[in-house]
Amino acid sequence: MNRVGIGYDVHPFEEGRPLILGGIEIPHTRGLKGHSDADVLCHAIADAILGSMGLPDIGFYFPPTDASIEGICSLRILEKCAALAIEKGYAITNVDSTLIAEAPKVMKHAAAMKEKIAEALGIKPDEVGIKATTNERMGFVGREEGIAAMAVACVEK
Ligand SMILES: Nc1ccn([C@@H]2O[C@H](COP(=O)(O)O)[C@@H](O)[C@H]2O)c(=O)n1
Ligand SMILES: C[C@@]1(CO)OP(=O)(O)OP(=O)(O)OC[C@H]1O
Repeated sequence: MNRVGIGYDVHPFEEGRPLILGGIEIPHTRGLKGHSDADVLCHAIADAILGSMGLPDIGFYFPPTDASIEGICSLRILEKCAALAIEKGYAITNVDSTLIAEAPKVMKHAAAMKEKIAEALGIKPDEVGIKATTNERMGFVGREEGIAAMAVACVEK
């Protein structure tokens, strides 16, 4: 049995923080604001995997009110999703994602992000899709106020 899930996340930029996307630090003038490391890409992928199994979303397992997870590396969140998949008898077949960011350009970092995400999920790098687009200068992404990400995941029992 194959099942699919969808995930979406957005974080605003904040001065003085590193920009973490797909588990790696990407050189930029600002990072993203969040209770965690604000890795918007990992969060979208996590919700897609959780959704594919009919489980509650990321905030159920990692509440923003939990002081003990402040600054958590979002690869740990993906590891939890992979553990839940095993527990429920699913194998993660593949994930695909799109980053929506006016800046910085991220595709030159895609191979490194795929490696990190795949390692955390226990799948192969070519089972992780990462794409990027600008928002053609429209809306909050277009004004460089933040970065959004969307993802889908497929699991198999
Ligand atoms: N943050 C981004 C946005 C885009 N890219 C790459 O540029 C290509 C063109 O983007 P458009 O939004 O102008 O169509 C896109 O296909 C990506 O390869 C990027 O690396 N980082
Ligand atoms: C993982 C969490 C934990 O606070 O990260 P945040 O940085 O708050 O990010 P968000 O995508 O708003 O919600 C997910 C949260 O559960």
